[in-house]
Amino acid sequence: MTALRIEGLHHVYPDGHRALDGVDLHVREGERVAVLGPNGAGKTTLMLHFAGLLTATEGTVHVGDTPVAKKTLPEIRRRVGIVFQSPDDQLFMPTVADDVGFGPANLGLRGTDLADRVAAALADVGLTDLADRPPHHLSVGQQRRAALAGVLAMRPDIVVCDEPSANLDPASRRDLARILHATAPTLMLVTHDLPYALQLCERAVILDAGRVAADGPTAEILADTALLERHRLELPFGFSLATALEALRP
Ligand SMILES: Nc1ncnc2c1ncn2[C@@H]1O[C@H](COP(=O)(O)OP(=O)(O)OP(=O)(O)O)[C@@H](O)[C@H]1O
Repeated sequence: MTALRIEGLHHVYPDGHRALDGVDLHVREGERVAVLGPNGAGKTTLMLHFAGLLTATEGTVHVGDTPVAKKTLPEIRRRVGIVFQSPDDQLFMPTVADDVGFGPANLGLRGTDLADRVAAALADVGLTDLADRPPHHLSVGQQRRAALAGVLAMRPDIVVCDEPSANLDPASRRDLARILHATAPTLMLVTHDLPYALQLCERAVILDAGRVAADGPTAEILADTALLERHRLELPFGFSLATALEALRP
């Protein structure tokens, strides 16, 4: 079953800048796909289209069988949850529990239904004990998990993460990867962190100048040094793909 189907997507910003120049992308339910590319490639613009936060200049986006359009936006925004890089874009209620419950409450959940939904999402991300804390008192890693809980509480079909590993220490990176593995039904990961893409996603897409420049198994894409160089992507100094793949083996 298709989770996400993007066909001939173009996006031109009001100032005339063409950020997407004919993107085709099909993602099956349950896939985990990393969206890689240099600065300005169009990754964020594409990600915003997944949830109907931008309107296509040309082309179509479908979530499952539902086209992203004005009248389907409430359904699309329930089905596609974005975890933004900056928690300030997402966490604004007095407590973590209020924040996680904000979306489901907007869907009409009340009472124990709402409380159960919030409790389950907090348990999924390991933040049950911090439910009553103000979000701005949490560490960056905890804030990112709180933002993910808010997305999971909507029971989305697709979780989209924008640079989820940014500013996380190694233990928090691992925790978040484990949680995303366990909870995201279909995952779209926008990142510059190539090892994280390898760890989390079996498939990777390189976007450059608003076009899909490569699409394939993450391990194969990261092994193609000429391809990476062409698109200004680099593995960290000293990173061994062979060792990383060995460590990822079940
Ligand atoms: N609101 C806007 N108005 C005009 N141009 C924009 C706007 N937002 C982004 N752009 C331009 O569109 C292009 C794609 O930007 P986008 O943020 O999607 O790239 P990106 O791949 O996410 O980059 P980064 O890795 O730096 O976050 C860039 O050239 C950018 O300058």
